[in-house]
Amino acid sequence: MTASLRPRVMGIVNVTPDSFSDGGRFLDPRQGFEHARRLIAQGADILDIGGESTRPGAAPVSAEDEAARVLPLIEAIRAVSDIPISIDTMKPAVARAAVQAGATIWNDVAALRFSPDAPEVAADLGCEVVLMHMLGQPGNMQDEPRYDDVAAEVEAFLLARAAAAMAAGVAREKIWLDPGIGFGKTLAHNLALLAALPRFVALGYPILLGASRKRFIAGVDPSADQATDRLGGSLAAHLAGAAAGVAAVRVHDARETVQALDVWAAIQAAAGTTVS
Ligand SMILES: Nc1nc2ncc(COP(=O)(O)OP(=O)(O)O)nc2c(=O)[nH]1
Repeated sequence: MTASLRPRVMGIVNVTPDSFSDGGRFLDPRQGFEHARRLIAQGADILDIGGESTRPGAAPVSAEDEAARVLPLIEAIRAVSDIPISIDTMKPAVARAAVQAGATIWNDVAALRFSPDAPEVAADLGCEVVLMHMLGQPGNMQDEPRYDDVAAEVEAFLLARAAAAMAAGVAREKIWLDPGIGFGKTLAHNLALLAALPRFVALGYPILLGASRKRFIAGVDPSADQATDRLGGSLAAHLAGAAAGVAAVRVHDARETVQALDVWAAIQAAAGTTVS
């Protein structure tokens, strides 16, 4: 009822053996499909399908293997639902195959940097593109990350990547930006970026925020050493995103996030009303 007032919820389906919080649970296409249907039933507005873990130390996956993981699932979902699907990949070939199979968003944690032809492929596909900030590469991004001003540097990076995408022919209205929580950031960096979300929203691009189950939450609550013990912190970060005006949040726990955002939106809708 209040979906238009709140960020959209992007449900995560990691078809990988080694994702940090749910690795291996959905590697089997049937399990991935059941999880996708569960997320849709829980109110997810978008599904983000990923075939390669982006966490530090994750095993690299060939384009062929990554495509073999994600394409059957995208096709199966598209056969039963028209829900928007994003493909979480750094490889243009996988993005192209996924869009041909029915994905409508290319979610690239590398912001079209890791392949020389990525910006041109994104323009050719004509799909929406998420450009996310990552410091360096997944393998070394957490090796003592340093910034002079993390919010300013992430902003400059995102604007430069948006300019590169537009120079290659990607339409401005197709571009999303994402500060990349956990991708080459300390606890302090992540908290500073979350506090600076209004600054990113003010850039005039839809902002995607992915804080779900991430390690920074354990930095605030050391008892949450298991990724699945971080729902409260995930909801807190995504509510901060809603208050800042982000366009979507990327989550593992769709039902709880939808409920939290709907209550938040209902409170916003009640603001300024006189109730007798
Ligand atoms: N745009 C965007 N994409 C992302 N993809 C993966 C992860 C990492 O989370 P997860 O998919 O749960 O883990 P893994 O990469 O290990 O599969 N985080 C983001 C994010 O914050 N933003």
